[in-house]
Amino acid sequence: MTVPPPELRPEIHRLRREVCALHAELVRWGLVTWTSGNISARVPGAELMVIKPSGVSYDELTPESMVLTDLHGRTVEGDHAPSSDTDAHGYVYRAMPHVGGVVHTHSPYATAWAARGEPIPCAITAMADEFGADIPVGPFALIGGDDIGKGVVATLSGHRSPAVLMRSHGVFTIGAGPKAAVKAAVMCEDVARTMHLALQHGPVPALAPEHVDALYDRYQNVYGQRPAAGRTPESEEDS
Ligand SMILES: O=C(CO)[C@@H](O)[C@H](O)COP(=O)(O)O
Repeated sequence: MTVPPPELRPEIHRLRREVCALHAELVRWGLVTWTSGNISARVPGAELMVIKPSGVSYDELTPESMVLTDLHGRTVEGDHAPSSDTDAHGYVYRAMPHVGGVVHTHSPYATAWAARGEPIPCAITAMADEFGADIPVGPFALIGGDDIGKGVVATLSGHRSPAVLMRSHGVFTIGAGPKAAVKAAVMCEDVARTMHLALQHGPVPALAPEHVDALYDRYQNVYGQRPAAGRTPESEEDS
């Protein structure tokens, strides 16, 4: 078992609070039903992650109930069994060093696209901004081992989209940190709903590739508040 070094204690404590609090965002944005989604965060500088306990109601989650595991899903600290998707999250962290947060939901519109096995076409500016492409479909995989993680990594490697629709299952998103992965999950459901509504009335034209590129570049590099004097890149990275 990996014993976290004492110098990581403050960061683990902070991540327990952050991951716990972010689960309320899944509820707030209507992305989960009962206990059907989970969030994790990598512990920077260690082969560890903080993840939700399995099957515990969102309103009963506490920072202390978050589970610290290694990146193979083995519990390091915690009184609860970790999420059913722990192996999948760990596989993503092992394969994608730039990822610091992973989210899984069964948000209804996006999961309807996953049930059809159909990518969400990039046809609105909000999609180009956040995803820079169609939101892709990943393979079906049984819940438990790391097959879901393999599907997430295979689909998102080299892809701009931080979201994948795992076939017949639901959404997995990645981010530099857990807040960015939650944002991608919120935006994924939003564009899934909009595209669903648009398609009720006939075909929807895709955006031109050059427009997708321009929109993605602006949103990723210009939009919002940029680091400035007195604000460090670290304070910006998870927004
Ligand atoms: O997709 C599934 C099961 O269908 C899981 O992701 C659960 O919906 C959430 O599991 P826990 O994180 O509570 O174990």
